[in-house]
Amino acid sequence: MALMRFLQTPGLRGALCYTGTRTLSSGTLHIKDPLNFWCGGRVNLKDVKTKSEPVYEPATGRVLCQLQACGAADVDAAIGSASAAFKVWSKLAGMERARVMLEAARLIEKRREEIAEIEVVNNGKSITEARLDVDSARLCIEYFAGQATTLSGNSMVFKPSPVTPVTAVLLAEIYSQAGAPEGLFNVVQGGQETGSLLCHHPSVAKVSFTGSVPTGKKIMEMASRGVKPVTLELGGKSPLIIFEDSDLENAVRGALMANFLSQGQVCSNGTRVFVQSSILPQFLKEVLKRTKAIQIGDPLLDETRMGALVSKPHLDKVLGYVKQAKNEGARVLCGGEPFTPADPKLKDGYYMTPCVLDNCTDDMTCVREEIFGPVMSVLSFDTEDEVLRRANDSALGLAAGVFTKDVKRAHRVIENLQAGSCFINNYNITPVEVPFGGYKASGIGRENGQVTIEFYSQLKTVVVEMGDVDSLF
Ligand SMILES: NC(=O)C1=CN([C@@H]2O[C@H](COP(=O)(O)OP(=O)(O)OC[C@H]3O[C@@H](n4cnc5c(N)ncnc54)[C@H](O)[C@@H]3O)[C@@H](O)[C@H]2O)C=CC1
Repeated sequence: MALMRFLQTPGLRGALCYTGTRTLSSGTLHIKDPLNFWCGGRVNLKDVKTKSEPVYEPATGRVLCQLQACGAADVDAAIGSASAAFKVWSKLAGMERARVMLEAARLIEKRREEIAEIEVVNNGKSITEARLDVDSARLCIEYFAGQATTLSGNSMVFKPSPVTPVTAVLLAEIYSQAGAPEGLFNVVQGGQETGSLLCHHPSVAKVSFTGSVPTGKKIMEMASRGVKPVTLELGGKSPLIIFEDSDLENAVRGALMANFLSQGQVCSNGTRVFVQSSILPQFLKEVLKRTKAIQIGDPLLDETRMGALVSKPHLDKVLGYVKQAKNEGARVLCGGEPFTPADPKLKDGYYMTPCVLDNCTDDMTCVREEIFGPVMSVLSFDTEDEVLRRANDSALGLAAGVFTKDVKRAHRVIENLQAGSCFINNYNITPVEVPFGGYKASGIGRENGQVTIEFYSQLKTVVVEMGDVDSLF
């Protein structure tokens, strides 16, 4: 099930006025507990053959813990634990399952600040956004708890990214405390080898993957060998179209929300911003003013709006994209440089200034490829037909947005955009009730909303004869 899908507007308002007590500060957390979880508890790997890899705190560049990848025996144990739990969980009455889920949601709410802080330490995003992520997780569990009486149950083995392994284990603990059967939600850590062990395992009935398109293709190939269904939530290069009749203030706000949340590391971001040429100068002026004012720094501080990128290699990759954009003729209007916050403990963190690129053309690398960083590419257009053609000229189709006051045009444009999640006069609004997922190479299947259940269930047809068999023979 989709565990965390971002952004509820009411949540945003709630998070902005938080007044609780901070328990952590950047540079202080050390993770010692094991990060694998099956059979109802954290597991220390016994038969360790692989070298451990450091996990970093993006805000400071400091090592947070060492990560040991699960091998075949560990993956086997975790899947065995899930198989045992399935037998118990799927036999529980819907109301009993709903009760466990609602208790898990309550525990998440109770530990909101602690979970959000640990997520910030591991991920680098601002605490304001992390609180919203925790709220999203809670809302998702509450929503599906409401549906539990009409559903059968699955158990799950989850492998987080090796860059951000920490908070998934908290969720596993919470399910356990909430009364879930041992093994309902298990966590195995590791990179591509552990991932491929999961995909190939004969007891895994369904593979759900969130990540990049190239990895998604490999996952699909591996799953195909076992004829397993896949859900793929992959990358995007989504268009955001701003017409001259739009409310400029809201269009500018939308463009910033579409590009700079989570340091630009959001799959659905509208990174190709098409602006009608008549309003381009005004639009750029406003966007620049606000982008330059974004407060970058310690992600655990409430006033910070942009934290650190998730890893040093990723920061270098994003900065490389900006350099390439310049070489290909784009103009850097602001940002795109490494940034060192004033606080000395943050000097080795992975920060950069948010970047706005102008003079972009459709063939440039920054316009064609997903950057997954705080880089907005602005393109100018003249007519509706032209912008539709250009917006759809992409192998990806995750999301799309349009700003206009003309409601007919808004619907006409959205109808013709090849994207799974579309927004009119806003962007990146994804409540749990609404399905989320991509067209084209952006993925297969949907997360959230009732329809998701179909992607995680088998249909069984049972024919019962109450009379005699009508035989031709
Ligand atoms: N559509 C959606 O809902 C979302 C999509 N994404 C996409 O995710 C990407 C960024 O995430 P990354 O973690 O950098 O992606 P990634 O594709 O590099 O890695 C994702 C996961 O796949 C695992 N993996 C890598 N190679 C594998 C292999 N050969 N076999 C099995 N597992 C393997 C990694 O360990 C990691 O856990 C972006 O493209 C972004 O758009 C991110 C968030 C949401």
